Amino acid sequence: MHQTSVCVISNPASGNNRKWQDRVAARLAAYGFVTHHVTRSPQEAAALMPALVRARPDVVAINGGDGTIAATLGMILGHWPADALPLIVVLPGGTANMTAGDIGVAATHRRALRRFCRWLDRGAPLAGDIRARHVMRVEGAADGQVRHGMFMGTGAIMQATQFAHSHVHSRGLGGELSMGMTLIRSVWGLIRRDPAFYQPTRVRMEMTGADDTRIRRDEAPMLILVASTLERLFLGIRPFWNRADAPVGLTAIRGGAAHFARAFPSVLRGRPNRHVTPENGYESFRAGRIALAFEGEVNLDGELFATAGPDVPLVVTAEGPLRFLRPR
Ligand SMILES: Nc1ncnc2c1ncn2[C@@H]1O[C@H](COP(=O)(O)OP(=O)(O)OP(=O)(O)O)[C@@H](O)[C@H]1O
Repeated sequence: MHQTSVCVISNPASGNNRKWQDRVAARLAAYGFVTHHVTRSPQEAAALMPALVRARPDVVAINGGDGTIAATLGMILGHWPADALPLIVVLPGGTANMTAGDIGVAATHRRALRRFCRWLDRGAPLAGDIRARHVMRVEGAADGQVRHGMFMGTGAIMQATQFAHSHVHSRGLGGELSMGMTLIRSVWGLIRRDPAFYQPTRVRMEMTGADDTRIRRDEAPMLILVASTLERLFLGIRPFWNRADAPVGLTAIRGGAAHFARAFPSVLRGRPNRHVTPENGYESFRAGRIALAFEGEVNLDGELFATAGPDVPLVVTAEGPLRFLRPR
């Protein structure tokens, strides 16, 4: 029987890993078919790729936060032949761990490691719950860097991020609980139009949707913009209700959107009620390419960066898909 080969890439600086790194390394060292690479920077991970491609492991497990997972997936897509991509396993080694909530082994690091080791004990079978997801490639940032991500947000997402950094993560809270607390506080601020949370940004949008359809929206004040290749964000939130056949979901809520308090809960569930209409300021799209022209900041899987201004759109395209294994 073919012995599955598994490569684990750990970012020791990601939230949960800072506590567990030694224990993880000791556990993984017990398996002869597992190679464990601890990368201290994206550059170290990138330098590892050529040798990894040559070794052709069946599975690459990424043990890190959302930023590490997306960056490493981008490297894998950039180095591996498209027809021989490895299966991916995601371990929630970070702080927020939104990606792991959708396609990872488990929501908590401890449970994920236990399940992962049980799967290794069984010889790492390649069958099971496998989910395909694309990875977003994001170009057009002020610093000229190309980035990869699975969740991107702007508008009120930036005010929510600031709140999370100063009031939630600073208290040592992470995971779905921290995102839930941030969400509740932000929605309260948005309902009351508290300027600390309610700051629409003017955005122009152009997309290529399913069957190459072109979608355009003139510059308008946007309250919330979220784009993702994940299906579920956290706590069961799935704010994408367009079912067209294209890899990236984009939901846009305009500044001044009507009946916000009654509409928003149904937006979060991805089951729009009668208030959630384009006329009222709520739209959900699916696209293969999205260009967003605006001046401001973006949160991509927890990393913040500035756009290059209203004349240079931020361009999101999709790479992949990759297949994610969730051992039971
Ligand atoms: N393969 C890698 N190895 C080491 N560092 C990496 C790798 N990929 C990305 N990074 C760096 O890791 C940082 C992001 O950390 P990460 O998102 O994993 O942790 P976190 O902030 O604790 O978690 P979360 O995003 O879940 O809240 C960024 O500075 C990024 O440049």
